[in-house]
Amino acid sequence: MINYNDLTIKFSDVTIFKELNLHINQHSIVIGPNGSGKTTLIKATCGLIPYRGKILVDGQGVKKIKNYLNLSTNIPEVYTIGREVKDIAEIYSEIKDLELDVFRDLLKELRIYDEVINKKIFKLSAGQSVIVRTVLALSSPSKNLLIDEPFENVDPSKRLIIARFLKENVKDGFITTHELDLLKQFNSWPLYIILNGKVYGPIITEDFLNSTIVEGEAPNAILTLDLDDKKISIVKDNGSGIKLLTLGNINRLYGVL
Ligand SMILES: Nc1ncnc2c1ncn2[C@@H]1O[C@H](COP(=O)(O)OP(=O)(O)OP(=O)(O)O)[C@@H](O)[C@H]1O
Repeated sequence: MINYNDLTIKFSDVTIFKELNLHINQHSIVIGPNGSGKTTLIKATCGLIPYRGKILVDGQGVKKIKNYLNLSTNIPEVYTIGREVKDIAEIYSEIKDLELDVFRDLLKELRIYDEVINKKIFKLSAGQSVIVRTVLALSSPSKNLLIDEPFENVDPSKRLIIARFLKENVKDGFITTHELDLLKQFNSWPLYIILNGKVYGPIITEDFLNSTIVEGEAPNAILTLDLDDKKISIVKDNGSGIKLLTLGNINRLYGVL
């Protein structure tokens, strides 16, 4: 369980979140347009960037704790402590109880173990890098996982395997993704939308995927989103509006908003 209480995050004079209050009680999906703050929220939760307010993971303030065992992530900054992939896994087995056999088995199932294990982490391709970092996070016994864009640059053949690992291992925390097709794999999970510094939701991912978008404040809306000068409602598909599933890629959602 992750609680954000009055969370404010600013970069110079740009405010990303202002006094945000959000409680994520179980494994969830977080979506939002480019630059909306998804990665920033993960980095703050991992203590990588400064913030005002409180972030509690299972009731524990994490600001000053190093190597908090109940939280793991696939954010790149966390994995710069070793040179080769095998060194990083070994360091994490010492400091975060990472299970080396789980790490090896997951990479083998994804058929990339031999090609990555002796490589320097910064020499991996974009797809190899996100897979290795996601598998590093999933191999730790942490209950709370914060997984940023786990499918980006990953081959279609491997995406469903990663989605299965995530479904099996992410007990608490959240996954961010832009992949509408893969959202279907998380049909029963709560989904939040980050837009213009606000976090909307949760709604059930399946309901979101079977919805349409209409302009204005619809009385039967599952969610109503505030844009700069107008309101947009997400409503259960009743034949009117733009069907979310026809958009193909979730980025198009933000194009029609
Ligand atoms: N270190 C930083 N210094 C200044 N601005 C930053 C910094 N990190 C992020 N930002 C800005 O904060 C905003 C949120 O960025 P963030 O990476 O969290 O977005 P995101 O929702 O993860 O986007 P994407 O979907 O493109 O990955 C962006 O406008 C970004 O330019």
